[in-house]
Amino acid sequence: MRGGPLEQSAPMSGNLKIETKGFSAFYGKTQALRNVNFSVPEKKITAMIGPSGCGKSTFLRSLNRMNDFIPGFRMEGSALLDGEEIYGAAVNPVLLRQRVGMVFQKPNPFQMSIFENVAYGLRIQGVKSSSLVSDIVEKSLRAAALWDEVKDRLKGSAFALSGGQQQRLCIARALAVEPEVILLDEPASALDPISTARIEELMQDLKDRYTIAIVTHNMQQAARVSDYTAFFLDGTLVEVGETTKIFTNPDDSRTEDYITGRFG
Ligand SMILES: Nc1ncnc2c1ncn2[C@@H]1O[C@H](COP(=O)(O)OP(=O)(O)OP(=O)(O)O)[C@@H](O)[C@H]1O
Repeated sequence: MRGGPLEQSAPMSGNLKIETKGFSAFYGKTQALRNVNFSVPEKKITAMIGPSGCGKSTFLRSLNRMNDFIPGFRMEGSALLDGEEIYGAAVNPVLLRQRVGMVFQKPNPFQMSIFENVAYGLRIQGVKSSSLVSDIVEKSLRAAALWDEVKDRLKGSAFALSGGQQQRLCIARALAVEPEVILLDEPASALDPISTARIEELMQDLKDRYTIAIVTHNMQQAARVSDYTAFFLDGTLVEVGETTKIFTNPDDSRTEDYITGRFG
């Protein structure tokens, strides 16, 4: 490895929403992340790329403690949201996940109506006012660019939607609880090109209001949608910087080899 751990961090403009310092992650004896120092700038899109098994998803899932559900998972180091320890003893992971929402690779709507899928988080929060719930459901579906397609079938099953619509529904469900950060784990990899384009457009619409971090296998997608790109390899963060720089003039030869298709 070149340099000390702090050299992984690149200067990023604007406020930093999430920062990790010396962050390592383990599944039992397997170390999935090594000493990662990384910043996610506020209200920008940050993409994470790298070959299969390099730790991208582990890193993403560490940011809202989704890995807590995996037996044997443990972390070392520090991960901060607005300067506060994500893994602090006083942190309630349920509240954390409302602030840091997540959308998965495969659309995972619940077996309930379109309306109730989006209202789900509000019901859990105990929001009783039906007019408030309706307003937030509509607002969230509009923000997820799905309202016009579903407004006449809100009581219909979420499973009757297409894959791309289901994924936008999952984004609406994440938005309904007003997160500050949205983590997207290969959100378009199961979708056709038109649905993928809609998700990419949607990300551009959302970035004015939300901090977005996306894991993608698709380098063209990373280049199209993100402001910053991070390249992971073997559990380490090799390089992070402005997307245009990473794709045109990376500092590290391993980044160059990966983006030019020499491996991965
Ligand atoms: N639940 C788990 N239990 C044990 N090991 C795991 C688990 N999830 C991931 N790993 C291991 O951690 C390492 C990083 O995996 P991770 O899924 O984060 O990589 P990735 O870059 O997202 O890969 P991919 O692009 O294939 O999804 C790999 O060695 C993987 O085998």
